[in-house]
Amino acid sequence: MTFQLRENSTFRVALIQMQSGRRPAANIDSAVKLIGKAKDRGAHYVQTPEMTNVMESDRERLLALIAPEEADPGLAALRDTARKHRIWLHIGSLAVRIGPESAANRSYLIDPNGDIVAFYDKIHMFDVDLPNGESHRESRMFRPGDRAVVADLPWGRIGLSICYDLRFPALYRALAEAGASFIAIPAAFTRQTGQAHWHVLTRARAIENGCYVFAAAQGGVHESGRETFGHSLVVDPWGVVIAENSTEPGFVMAEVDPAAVTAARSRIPSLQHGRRFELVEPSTAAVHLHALQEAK
Ligand SMILES: O=C(O)CNC(=O)[C@H](CS)NC(=O)CCC(=O)C(=O)O
Repeated sequence: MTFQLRENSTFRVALIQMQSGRRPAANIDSAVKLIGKAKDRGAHYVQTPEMTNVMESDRERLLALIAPEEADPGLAALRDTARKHRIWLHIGSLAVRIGPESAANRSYLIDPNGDIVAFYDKIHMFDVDLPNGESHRESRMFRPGDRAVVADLPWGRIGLSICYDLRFPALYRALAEAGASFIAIPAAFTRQTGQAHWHVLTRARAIENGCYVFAAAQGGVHESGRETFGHSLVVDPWGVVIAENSTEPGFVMAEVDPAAVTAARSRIPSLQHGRRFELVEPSTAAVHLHALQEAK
């Protein structure tokens, strides 16, 4: 079956906020219930957060809990859910096994038939030591991706990313240049860094690319002991936050108008004004300065 392009019609986006624990079956069950509620409220596109299926920071325990995608019961249940509700379902990410000793942090875009139309492996790994003593070594858990991905929704193109990717603006510029009107940033930001940076960075990505940002988040204190920031957000292409959750599980909805993308980009055509420079390194600068000195 094909889907007619309805580039000019508005649609309803729902962001599912979760507090995923260590048991994949329970997490998927919570996600499926919230997706059903969002559907009842008229959602057409539903996004779940990063690590929808499990939040576990011990590598061995994580590997023991997850399956290859073709055998993952969570992925199968979510595909059924998309088909049952006839919605576009964007699984912000699942931990999936991609080898005997390796896993990917992978998001999936699923169409209303339950078919996977795109997947994306998180590119930038969150390997940090924060001032509060919290430290993360995501690269020990997951093999990073190296492909930026865009996919087509009936209402326009969407660019895929996950969480810490948010801090790498060149990725979003590439997605916008590839025709994205919408950018997905499902996340599990830490409480500390989220408080400091989450709103600024999501709004900046929306403004500088003239895109909607859809960012479903993990929030609250998880079974693993981790604490995440929550505040799932929809940001419009002018940088206005048009839907926002608190720190608790649930969902938020927003009406999204693709025409707002065109309007923002015609007001400020910065996408067309980019890359007009060459870099002047100190050695080159010295040559110019020398010429100036001689001239006086
Ligand atoms: O490990 C898991 O269980 C799930 N994955 C995550 O929570 C990921 C990697 S640790 N979190 C982030 O990327 C947070 C980024 C962030 O907080 C920032 O950029 O400030």
